[in-house]
Amino acid sequence: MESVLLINCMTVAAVSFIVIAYRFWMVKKETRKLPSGTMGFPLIGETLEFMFYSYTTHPEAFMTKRRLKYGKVFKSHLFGNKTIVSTDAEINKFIMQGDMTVLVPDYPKSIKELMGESSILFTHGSLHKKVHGLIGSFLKSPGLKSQVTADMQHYIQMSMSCWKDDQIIPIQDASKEVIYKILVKGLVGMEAGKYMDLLRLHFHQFIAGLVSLPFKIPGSTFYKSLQASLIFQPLGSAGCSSPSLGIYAKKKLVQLMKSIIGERRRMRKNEKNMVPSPVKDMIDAFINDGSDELTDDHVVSNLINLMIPGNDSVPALIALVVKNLSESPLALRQIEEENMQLKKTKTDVGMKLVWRDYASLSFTQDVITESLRMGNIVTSVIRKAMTDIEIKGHFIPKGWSVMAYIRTVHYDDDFYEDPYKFNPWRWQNQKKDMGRFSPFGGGQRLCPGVEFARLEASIYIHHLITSFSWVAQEDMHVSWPTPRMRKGMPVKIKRKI
Ligand code: HEM
Repeated sequence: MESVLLINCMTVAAVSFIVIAYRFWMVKKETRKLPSGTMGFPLIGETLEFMFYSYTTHPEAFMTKRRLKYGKVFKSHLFGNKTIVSTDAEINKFIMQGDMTVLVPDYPKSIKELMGESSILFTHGSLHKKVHGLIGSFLKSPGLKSQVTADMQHYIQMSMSCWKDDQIIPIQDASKEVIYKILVKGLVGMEAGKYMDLLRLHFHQFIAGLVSLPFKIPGSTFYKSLQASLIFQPLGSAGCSSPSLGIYAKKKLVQLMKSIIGERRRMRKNEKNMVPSPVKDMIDAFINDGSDELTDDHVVSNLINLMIPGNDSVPALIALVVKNLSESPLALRQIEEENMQLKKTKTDVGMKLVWRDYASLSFTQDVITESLRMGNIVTSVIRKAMTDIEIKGHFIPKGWSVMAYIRTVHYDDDFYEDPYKFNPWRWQNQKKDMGRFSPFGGGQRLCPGVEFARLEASIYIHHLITSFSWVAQEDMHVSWPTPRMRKGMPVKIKRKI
């Protein structure tokens, strides 16, 4: 009896020792060179405070508070993940350019669940390289730029021809109408019509849910978005016993996309010994790849994924430009002169503007660049450390998230004099260093839509500025749930004679 008791005591003591030693070692390991910071409340960490600031006009205040206390790199707990936050230009550059097998994309679970594993955001290695390359070359192709320029001019004229003097126009929403049509045509070759409208209806909830917290509470934004996203799965696997009419309609849309893809594949097969027809849209670009690596499901999923950044980001940029110009009469006058000059030399003598004309508007481009710096349509990029790493003396344990917070760098007075002042002239003959200026990210995941987005914004701004003067109504820029002007950037317009 005594020996049993002794063995028990010894076992308990040994296990306790191992547990204590292990915990001590773990704590020691994790705190070895971990940046300072606080992890907030259990489970939710500092997420609520982060979100609170994201609803304000100064979301970077969350970072500023900690940066002052702990330095440019600190630890936190955000969206369910232990996170190292960097507001340091050099470290951000390293995170964006670093080894893609060590630092892989990491988004809140809610986003992963909604977008699906086959999204370009979650693919790595050779498949990512292929998809990124195909998207990038198509979006940069002169053929697409010419098509976008011609179509945008047409749609903008249609839209603006209805505007009446003294009418209040929410520029963000008005431009979204145009951008959406351009995008869907560019991606799937679909002209405006009921399917386009139907797809749009569901996107509203879908996008709102992308950045919401992963609470699957019926009625919550995330839950509704998840319901909407079920249509992106192959038919029959949605796992929804009584899909709503909307979900059913969206399934039809995916079906339609698949039938377009099928038709294109058949066409390409028939063209085997003929000169292939030119690439018309993103579907063509994907299926012309010639390999079997990209299945129809891959193509559909990536097309829909492309609609998400394509749909919201450019209207947000246009609205930011309008806001900034409204607050800077000098810049407004200069951009007006530049665009009027172009109009006079080309349109007024019956010549059509081509995409290179818009790219040649140097002050307009500087206004867009400065609006990107201040607006920060994407505030951060997030990666996950696949192994223990050290960056500039900061230890990042395996499994932790790493957030490169871009916005704070864009407002860093070490790099930008008077950073809260809209000053497009600062970009004249100025080289754009990737760590200090990265509204489109960088490295292998650099936004493939960078030129496309700038072109669309330039075209819209040209037509707005050369046809109308305006008085801006009060509005504010917010970053949550999507970056946008809260009221859609309303302006009271007057047609120029
Ligand atoms: C003002 C407009 C835009 C901004 C500020 C922007 C910003 C960004 C940023 C910062 C990233 C990098 C994310 C990361 O590193 O994890 C990114 C990626 C991406 N963007 Fe954009 N974007 C814009 C417009 C567009 C447009 C118009 C499209 C397509 C039509 C697009 C398609 C993509 C895609 C597919 C990726 C993922 C790239 C990858 O993971 O390899 N973006 N964007």
